[in-house]
Amino acid sequence: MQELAALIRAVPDFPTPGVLFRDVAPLLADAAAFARCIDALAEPWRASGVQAICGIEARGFIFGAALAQELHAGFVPLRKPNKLPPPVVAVDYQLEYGSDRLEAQNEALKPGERVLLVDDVLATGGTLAAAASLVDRLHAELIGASVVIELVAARGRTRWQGSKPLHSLLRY
Ligand SMILES: O=P(O)(O)OC[C@H]1O[C@H](OP(=O)(O)OP(=O)(O)O)[C@H](O)[C@@H]1O
Ligand SMILES: Nc1ncnc2[nH]cnc12
Repeated sequence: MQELAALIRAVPDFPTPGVLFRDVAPLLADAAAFARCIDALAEPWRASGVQAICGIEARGFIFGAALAQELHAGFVPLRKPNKLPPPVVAVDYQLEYGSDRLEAQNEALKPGERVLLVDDVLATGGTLAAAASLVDRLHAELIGASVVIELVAARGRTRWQGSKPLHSLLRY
């Protein structure tokens, strides 16, 4: 895991002053490291019977799609507003400043389908909580979530449903 951590670049004051941005681009560009990362993300879920991976726009698409291939599951994109053709379900959520919205297509998940959420970063947890409510709204079965990076100080884990596993590979 230390080799992966060495490939996450910390960028001060991006995208706004005071934010220490964790940039996964160097990790993605390294073929061996990216493969190790997907293998590590897959590990806890190999016997889970996961049927669909929901990846969150935009960086969650990269990890989520690769993980879906590794786990022989389908991939379902959860997108920012007005990107998906209707009909869609939408959930509004709070960011540190202002709010945002996530959408899924109505037919994207089947009722009872076993779903894993994937994103690159867990910060305040608002995004992952919104994604979990979309899965709920579509009557699919949420089995848990995996993120590459957990920013512990932002306390996103406190907003996560305690009964479902939430795995993170790297914690800062
Ligand atoms: O836990 P939270 O406080 O909700 O923050 C985590 C979210 O923030 C980032 O997304 P961003 O909105 O920057 O989108 P991007 O992937 O399109 O850059 C990151 O990729 C997570 O989705
Ligand atoms: N500090 C951070 N770095 C990268 N992505 C983020 N998403 C929310 N906070 C972030």
